[in-house]
Amino acid sequence: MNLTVIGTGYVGLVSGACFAEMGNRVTCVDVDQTKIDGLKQGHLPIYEPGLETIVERNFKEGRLGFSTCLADTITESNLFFIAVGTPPGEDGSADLQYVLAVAREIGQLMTQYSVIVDKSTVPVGTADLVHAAIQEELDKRKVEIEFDVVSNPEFLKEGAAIDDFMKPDRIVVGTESPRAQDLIRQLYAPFNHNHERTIFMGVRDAEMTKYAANSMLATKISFINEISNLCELMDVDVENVRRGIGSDGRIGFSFIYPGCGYGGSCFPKDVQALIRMAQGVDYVPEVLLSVEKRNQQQKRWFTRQLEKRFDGNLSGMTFGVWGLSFKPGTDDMREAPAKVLLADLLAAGAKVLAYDPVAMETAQHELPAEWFESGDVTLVGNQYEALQQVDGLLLVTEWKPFRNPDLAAMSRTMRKKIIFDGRNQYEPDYIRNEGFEYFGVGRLG
Ligand SMILES: NC(=O)c1ccc[n+]([C@@H]2O[C@H](COP(=O)([O-])OP(=O)(O)OC[C@H]3O[C@@H](n4cnc5c(N)ncnc54)[C@H](O)[C@@H]3O)[C@@H](O)[C@H]2O)c1
Ligand SMILES: O=c1ccn([C@@H]2O[C@H](COP(=O)(O)OP(=O)(O)O[C@H]3O[C@H](CO)[C@@H](O)[C@H](O)[C@H]3O)[C@@H](O)[C@H]2O)c(=O)[nH]1
Repeated sequence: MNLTVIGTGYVGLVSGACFAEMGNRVTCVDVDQTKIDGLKQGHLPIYEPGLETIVERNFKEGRLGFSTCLADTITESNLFFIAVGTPPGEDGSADLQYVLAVAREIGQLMTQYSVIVDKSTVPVGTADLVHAAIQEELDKRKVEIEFDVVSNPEFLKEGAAIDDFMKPDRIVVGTESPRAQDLIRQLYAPFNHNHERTIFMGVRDAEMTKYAANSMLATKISFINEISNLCELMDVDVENVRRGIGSDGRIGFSFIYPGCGYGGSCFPKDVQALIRMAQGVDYVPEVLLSVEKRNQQQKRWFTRQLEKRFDGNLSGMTFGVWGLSFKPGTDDMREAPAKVLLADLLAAGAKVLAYDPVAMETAQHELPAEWFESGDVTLVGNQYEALQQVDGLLLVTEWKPFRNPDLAAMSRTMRKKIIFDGRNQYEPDYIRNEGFEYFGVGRLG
């Protein structure tokens, strides 16, 4: 099949590459000339394990192409995937300007029956807006062309995106059109080879499914974080509680790891967007409001622990920070807890030596330049360099090389042997036996 994916970010590039890997001819379109030029020369704009190989292979074999111009692909394709960003607007609702701009462009160029698939995460009712925008452009051109707008939300996780896309738990497709359904069924057939994974439903149902899924996962995290805070106050080890409840099949072990809050480009923005959707229909989403509030507070876990340990005075201190990306396996720092931590430390007069295995370049661009110019934040070349004469280690992101560190080497360089473990990676007794003070999330102090 011939298809066009518009938006070449985490979702667009992964989807495009994986569809090409299944034998389709795919053109990935993006307005960002630098991204497209780079991709044509084999440079990926993002870090995503396994993606480079698939992109390289399919590009070489002619199944995957890149362009900044939708007009180039329009005659060959009748299947368009919209995978542009839907960032939060000022009030937290999803900003649809990029989605609707793409819809209008498709309407201006379309020449034959087409299926336009919303892969971006969009509020309930967006398919109608996309439909209207396309129709408006067709009317301006005074042409009559049939088309369908389908909702096909994406559930991939960064850091595991290829696997998630190739072996999805489910493929949600929202459409009322049998013709569009047939086309999408054919496209996804190779992903259903092992067993049927596609769930067809109404367009609005599919749009809501995406927000409900992310909000459910965010709720699990905020719930366990709430329990961890109680554990800290009540002399209970949350890690035992986690194991105790996770073994109940109805609860499960996934997404109940306590920590210093959830980040990324999805959970924070999608919970907020669902809150705005609820408010739009005069409903007060009490659970979602609390999930969001708990997470904002949880991102301050380090700050609270540091203030307690150092009697509220961090001025003149230096801390080593391990991990800047919002989770391991990605260079993405959108809504990363590390950003909140660094801002708090600097506001309190402390300095930071920071290291991340892949997000150093992102950090250089995304953190305020004055933090580096003032010398308050220094990005260093490896994890142990971040521990030279520091008053504590702050583990923010659980990258694998941080999991079993060289404690002897750390002992030699740290001014104060204290570990604040924001992801509960270490066994408190083991760390303490090695002569360190240890603080974990919801762990016995
Ligand atoms: N990142 C994830 O893990 C993930 C997973 C599932 C769903 N989603 C959703 O998918 C959507 C995309 O997310 P992302 O993280 O891939 O975004 P991203 O910011 O990484 O990429 C979006 C891309 O769209 C391009 N773009 C913007 N306007 C354009 C236009 N008019 N024409 C062509 N290209 C245009 C941008 O230049 C950018 O490269 C969002 O709605 C997001 O919520 C993201
Ligand atoms: O038990 C857990 C699990 C995750 N997290 C945090 O939650 C955030 C999000 O993690 P994860 O869900 O693994 O990454 P994302 O790439 O943001 O993926 C989520 O958001 C995507 C975008 O919508 C969806 O497609 C995915 O299904 C959904 O998992 C990260 O900060 C994690 O550290 C926890 O604190 N505890």
